[in-house]
Amino acid sequence: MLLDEIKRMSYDELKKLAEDIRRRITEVVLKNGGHLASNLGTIELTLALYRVFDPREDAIIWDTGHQAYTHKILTGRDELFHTIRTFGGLSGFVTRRESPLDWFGTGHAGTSIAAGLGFEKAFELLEEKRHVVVVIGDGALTSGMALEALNQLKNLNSKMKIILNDNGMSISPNVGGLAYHLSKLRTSPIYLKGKKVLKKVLEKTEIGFEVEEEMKYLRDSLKGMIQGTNFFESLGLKYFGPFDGHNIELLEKVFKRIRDYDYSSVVHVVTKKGKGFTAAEKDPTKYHSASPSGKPKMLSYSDLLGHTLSGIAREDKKIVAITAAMADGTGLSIFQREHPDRFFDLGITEQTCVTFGAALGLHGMKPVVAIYSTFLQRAYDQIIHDVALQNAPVLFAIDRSGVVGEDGPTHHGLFDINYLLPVPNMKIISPSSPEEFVSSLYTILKNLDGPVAIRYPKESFYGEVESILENMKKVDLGWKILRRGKEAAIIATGTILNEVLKIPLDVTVVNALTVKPLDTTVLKEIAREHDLIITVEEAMKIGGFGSFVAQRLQEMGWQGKIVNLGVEDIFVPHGSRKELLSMLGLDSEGLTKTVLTYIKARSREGKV
Ligand SMILES: Cc1ncc(C[n+]2csc(CCOP(=O)(O)OP(=O)(O)O)c2C)c(N)n1
Ligand SMILES: CC(=O)[C@@H](O)[C@H](O)COP(=O)(O)O
Ligand SMILES: [Mg+2]
Repeated sequence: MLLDEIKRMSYDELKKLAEDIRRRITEVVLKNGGHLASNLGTIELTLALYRVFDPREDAIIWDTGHQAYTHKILTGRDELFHTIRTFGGLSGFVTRRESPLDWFGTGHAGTSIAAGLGFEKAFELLEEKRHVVVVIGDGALTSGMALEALNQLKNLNSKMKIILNDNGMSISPNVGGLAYHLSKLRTSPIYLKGKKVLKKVLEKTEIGFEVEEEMKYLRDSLKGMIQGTNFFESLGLKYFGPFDGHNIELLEKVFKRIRDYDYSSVVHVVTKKGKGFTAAEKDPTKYHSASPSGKPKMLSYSDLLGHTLSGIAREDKKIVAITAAMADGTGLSIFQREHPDRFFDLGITEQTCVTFGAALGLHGMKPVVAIYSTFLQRAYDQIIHDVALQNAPVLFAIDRSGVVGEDGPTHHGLFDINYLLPVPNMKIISPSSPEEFVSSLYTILKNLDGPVAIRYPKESFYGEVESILENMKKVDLGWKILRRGKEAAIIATGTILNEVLKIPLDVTVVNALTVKPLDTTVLKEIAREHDLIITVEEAMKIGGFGSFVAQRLQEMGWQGKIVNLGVEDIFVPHGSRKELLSMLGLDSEGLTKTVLTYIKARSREGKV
């Protein structure tokens, strides 16, 4: 395993290996897509870390897990690396399903320190001698979870080693007071002087920090003169750095030095996002989550959100837009450019974003909180307690609903219908086309008088923003019968409707633009005309739209058969959206087969 080999390598060999890995990651990611810039920044850091710590013995936790490609390559997945993010291939994130050396599965930001604390306590109670090391980015550190756990380290007598991988970037430039604090540490002339001192130290000695006097000089000067109060030290942790995160030799010495300290230490490592690939260094946001090269640039629902809100906000000065560190992904950067004073990036703080939105809404503004479906899971209590209970007018723009594709199970937006349905006051809108999406936004924002969620997928399409927006109009937020047939009625919600419309059978098709409230007028009409009703949704089946419809039909005393199609009780793996919809039987072919089976069974019973 490369893990053993790197321990025997000279620094020249290690440097060459780093370059080989860099080339390999770049080639594969440009083909498969993936988190290019973040991974190019962590190569040297990973090599140095694994010279000192060993994931076969020590719990090493990669926060968010999007920057751990070198970890994968070193831990036995070298040969499969070319399959990363493809259906059946390696995951783009850290996952226990893939390797026992992936200590803690990640995908969502900010979990690493809490998980590290848990492992540490387990080791202590089981009397196992292992180190716990966490690698966390400056962006992930802004999340509430990370900060909550950081606040517990001293309390739990932790010895955890936290490697703070600071590149000044979240997906966009990092924001907030902590980002400012880190930038002060990074850019201080004393830090630069400190770097020179370190270089001298390294020239003098094999073990580097053995020379306490210089070390003390460095530490004191950093602590007293630059930082004022050091944030980490004020929480009772020891802070070291900042260090050049691309200098393997230096990092190895630092890691050796802190390895056996019996207190928790933060090693501040400065890296360059996109390191070594000029395009990614210049535009790390674009290359944070790169699409495969050669893929034509199409329009997305996120782009439409940005353009639609921007347009409406020109007239309606009450509209404000909020993102949790996803300005680009959600399309809000388009809004930000035109209305910077009404745009808020609060870092990776989904909970804060929702509560911030609630208060804005309660005082007469029209907040649009744009968060990916999977990340909004973080803010469930805030949705209930701060928004819905107070009937606060907040529009949740829930991006990446349904199957997202290559990011896989940590990122699929398959739970939103299910977690929002039981919340009183909440309306849920699930458009089936770009045109319906923009018109729904327009209609909702005209009269936002309580919580509304609009969910839409990670789908691209050909089209012109201008022509879609030209046709934006007030719409009826209800259901529409699109087609009439005899054998069954299919009620579909969201863009999965487009698969349903391809079913070549004699069926009624209903477009359920609203998930909640149900359109009982149309439902009653369908129930009168049909004995077999099938619901289709790109969401978890248990507790979803279909169950909601079934419950209402039962309450109405309807005697027919209802079938709910959606995602069964599994975590959906990664792969292209097309492959996954086919695997789930939710593409037109799968749906046709299933619908036909039920029609035949019903006619055997002599019912249709
Ligand atoms: C809870 C949550 N919110 C948002 C995201 C989306 N996201 C993934 S990586 C990232 C930026 C992380 O920045 P940092 O930790 O500094 O890592 P870098 O990519 O800069 O190395 C964000 C916002 C996420 N994964 N989890
Ligand atoms: C690691 C992470 O959570 C994000 O980078 C996410 O992968 C972005 O997804 P999109 O590429 O769909 O914006
Ligand atoms: Mg960062």
